Amino acid sequence: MQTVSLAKDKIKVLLLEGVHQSALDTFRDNGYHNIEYHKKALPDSELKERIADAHIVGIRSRSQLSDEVLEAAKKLITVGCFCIGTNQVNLAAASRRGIPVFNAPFSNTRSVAELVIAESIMLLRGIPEKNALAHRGGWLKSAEGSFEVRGKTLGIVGYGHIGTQVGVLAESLGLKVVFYDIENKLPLGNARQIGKLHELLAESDVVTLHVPETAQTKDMFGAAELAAMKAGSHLINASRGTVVVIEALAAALAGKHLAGAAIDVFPVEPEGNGEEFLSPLREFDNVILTPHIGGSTLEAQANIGGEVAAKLVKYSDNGSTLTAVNFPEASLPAHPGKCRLLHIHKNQPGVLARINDAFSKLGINIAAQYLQTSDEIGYVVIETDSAASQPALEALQQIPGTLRCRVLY
Ligand SMILES: NC(=O)C1=CN([C@@H]2O[C@H](COP(=O)(O)OP(=O)(O)OC[C@H]3O[C@@H](n4cnc5c(N)ncnc54)[C@H](O)[C@@H]3O)[C@@H](O)[C@H]2O)C=CC1
Ligand SMILES: O=C(O)CCC(=O)C(=O)O
Repeated sequence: MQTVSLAKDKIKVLLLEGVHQSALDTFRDNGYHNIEYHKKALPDSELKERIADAHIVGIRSRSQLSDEVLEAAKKLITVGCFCIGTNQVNLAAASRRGIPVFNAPFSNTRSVAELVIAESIMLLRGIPEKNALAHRGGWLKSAEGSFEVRGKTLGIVGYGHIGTQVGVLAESLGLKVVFYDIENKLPLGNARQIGKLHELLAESDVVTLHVPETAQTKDMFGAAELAAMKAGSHLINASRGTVVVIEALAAALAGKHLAGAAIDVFPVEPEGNGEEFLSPLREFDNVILTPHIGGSTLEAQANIGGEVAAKLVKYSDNGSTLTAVNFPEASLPAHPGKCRLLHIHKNQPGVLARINDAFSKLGINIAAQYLQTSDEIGYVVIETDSAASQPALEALQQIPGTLRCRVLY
């Protein structure tokens, strides 16, 4: 259990998957210099080794922080996903260990939306196969199967931060926009929500997926959904590789029911550049294959690096958990001249009373106290005079249900 506040040079920050330089700058500007940096994701066994003495870890979408990996991370206090998706982290296992997980919910959304619009145009013009042919010395000057996007229908599945931006950009090009979402959503512009997925599929010339990876979206696009798409239409997936059954998509392309596709995410992706990309879609010239770069623009990565690193620093320095995805959110003020104790516990009755009782018995004055809870976790932040911090910390460790506690000076 991580208990006391460490000198910053003792706090090890492990950054994987080539997170942007802005993350390193943010850590260093805040006094964190003990940084281990890797350009790629690490294989499971190496990850367990490298994470064993890390206090803060930063990943993107490739690294899998499973229960087992988190178990190996004995000193870990917090995780940063330098991306939107947090499906690569076992969030319940992190919560159980009192580890808040942060992400960047907006910073790369525009980049994904722009790519999807560009791909819609490319697909409707049949550019992928013309381009592939030209690379092999062929020449296909033809208007056959080539269309303007103006007046066509774009079907958006998942109308959240990305889906809505795709819709707005698409309308500016003259596309009609329909969307399907499990929630009732405010349609932007002239977009229209459709209550049944198969109805959207039947009327869309291009279908683009922007749902998160959940149990409900796993294999959401299989043979039945692909068959329900309009003959000659196109599929774009820049959400998660688990959403589309890739063999079913290959079959729909081989049977020419779909005219093309643009796929950015795959059920299995290489760990880094240089590793071979294997997919049954490689054989199709009419498929745009991109290596999970929907959010990979310099603008997005620079913003994400600074944003997520700042959240990790803030949690490490002052305990703030605002925007954590698996944890009670506490937005905390600075604590000059006070010692701040962080107590993370199972959310069960009586913990706060026991804490207050213990402090009262020790004669420690509580200068300020904050409590936030989620279904499973309780997060209490207590400020005392710094002289009293060690006995206070020891008392907190004895409270039944304690998952983790730490003191910040
Ligand atoms: N290719 C890339 O590089 C990137 C991929 N992504 C992926 O895109 C996903 C979406 O991102 P945002 O738009 O920011 O997320 P968001 O959370 O703002 O929107 C997701 C939308 O999907 C809806 N939804 C959830 N389950 C659904 C279901 N079963 N059927 C229909 N709708 C459903 C939600 O209600 C919500 O409106 C992320 O979770 C991430 O996995 C995000 C950024 C970059
Ligand atoms: O940039 C990345 O590594 C992943 C982007 C992504 O898929 C996300 O933000 O969820």
